[in-house]
Amino acid sequence: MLDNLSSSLKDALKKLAGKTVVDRAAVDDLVKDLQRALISSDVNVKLVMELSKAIRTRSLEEEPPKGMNVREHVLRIVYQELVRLVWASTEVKLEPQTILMAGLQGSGKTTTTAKLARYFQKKGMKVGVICADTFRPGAFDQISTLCTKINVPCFGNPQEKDALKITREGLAALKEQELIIVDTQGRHALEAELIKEIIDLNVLTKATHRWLVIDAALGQQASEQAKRFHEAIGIDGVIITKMDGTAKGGGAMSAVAETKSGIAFIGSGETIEDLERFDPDGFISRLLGMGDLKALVERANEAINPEDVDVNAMMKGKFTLRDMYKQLEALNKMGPLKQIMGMLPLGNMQLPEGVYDVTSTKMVRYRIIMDSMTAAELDEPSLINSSRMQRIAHGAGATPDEVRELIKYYKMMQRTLKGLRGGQGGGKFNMQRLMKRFSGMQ
Ligand SMILES: Nc1nc2c(ncn2[C@@H]2O[C@H](COP(=O)(O)OP(=O)(O)OP(=O)(O)O)[C@@H](O)[C@H]2O)c(=O)[nH]1
Repeated sequence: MLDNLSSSLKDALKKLAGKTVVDRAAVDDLVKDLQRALISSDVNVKLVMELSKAIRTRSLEEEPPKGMNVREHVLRIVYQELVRLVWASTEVKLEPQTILMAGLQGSGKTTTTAKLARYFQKKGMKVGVICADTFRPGAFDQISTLCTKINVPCFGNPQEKDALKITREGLAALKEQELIIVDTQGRHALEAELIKEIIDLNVLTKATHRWLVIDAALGQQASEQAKRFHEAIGIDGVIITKMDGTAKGGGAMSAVAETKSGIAFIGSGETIEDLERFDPDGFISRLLGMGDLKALVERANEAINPEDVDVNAMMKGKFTLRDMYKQLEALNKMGPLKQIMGMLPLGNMQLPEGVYDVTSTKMVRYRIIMDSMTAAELDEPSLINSSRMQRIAHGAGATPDEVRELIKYYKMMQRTLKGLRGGQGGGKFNMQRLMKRFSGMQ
């Protein structure tokens, strides 16, 4: 699958290895390689352009998370953007529902219907299947044989040509079942009649989900199919079949983007058990031919733990030296302070230059000095008069000037926060959102 993608991406990433800053030329090269690989893997051109724009902008504008080199930074962005593309909220709930299956003939729709029945049955649900495929001779036999094997009731009538009639009767016959899956007719192409029928079936069944079954081997036509079905009934999930084969899968990715849905399941073989819930991490890692991507992303997230920052304390006015240290520590993990402050809605408010001046070496010094303070001093820094300052400096092996500097910094931060609280900057300050944005995981 997407073989080209994996090898050309690796080559492109090699160009970034050893670099200390993300340079435009290297990112452009990478994006070009990526575009070529995606397009030759049948991913829709428009989609490729959107994807590459996002990767280019983020790679150049976002600061690499602490401890992550340039190559990892860019790779993480490529990964996140690809995951974002295929992984929308295709939640699969174990509650009463009706699922309408859409897809062209040969996509694997009938087989997948049975696989889904099995999947939900194994989860403890009472499942029933309706065969509304009145077009393909043998469709009913095929699905009812599969259903018999797993002991799932299957309603259909090979003599009846009216799919709506069958479905209406089926819904009544299977009313004891909690979950009903309706297999619809496929045909070879998107005919107006097929579309009309599925619209009517959607209305009749009041389907909870409308899942589109797409063969992993399908190329550029996947986009078109997805678009038509989506316009007709609003596809809210895609199932890619035959992922066990050698297919590229790029077409299916385009289908997902077209329906703005996500991949719900993956078919990975011919037996009824061969259906897997889609795992975006595994999928993209396989797609790119690199195994450690999830770990990479997790590493970045670990560095940024919103819990570390007590937004409430910060905004409510209680801001002690301890709080300051915690904030600094958390912010420092996120990248240069200046950049973070630049993202705050400060409006025209000028921040003192010194706010940005806390390096990690200084933080270590601050920590040592703070360790020499009493609990009362940490909570109430205004207690620190000059004799206390002498004592603290002595205990920390620092000069009184260093202690003074720390207190000065604390006061400056406190004033800055008061300014923020006063709303001088306008707009809402949301640290969590800011952090999320910074970690690129919106
Ligand atoms: N290897 C493999 N084969 C699959 C998978 N899913 C379906 N198939 C095979 O694909 C072929 C077509 O599947 P069907 O379910 O009959 O096709 P369909 O889309 O329902 O066709 P219509 O009922 O005419 O719409 C069958 O031979 C299936 O066994 C899969 O995940 N892996």
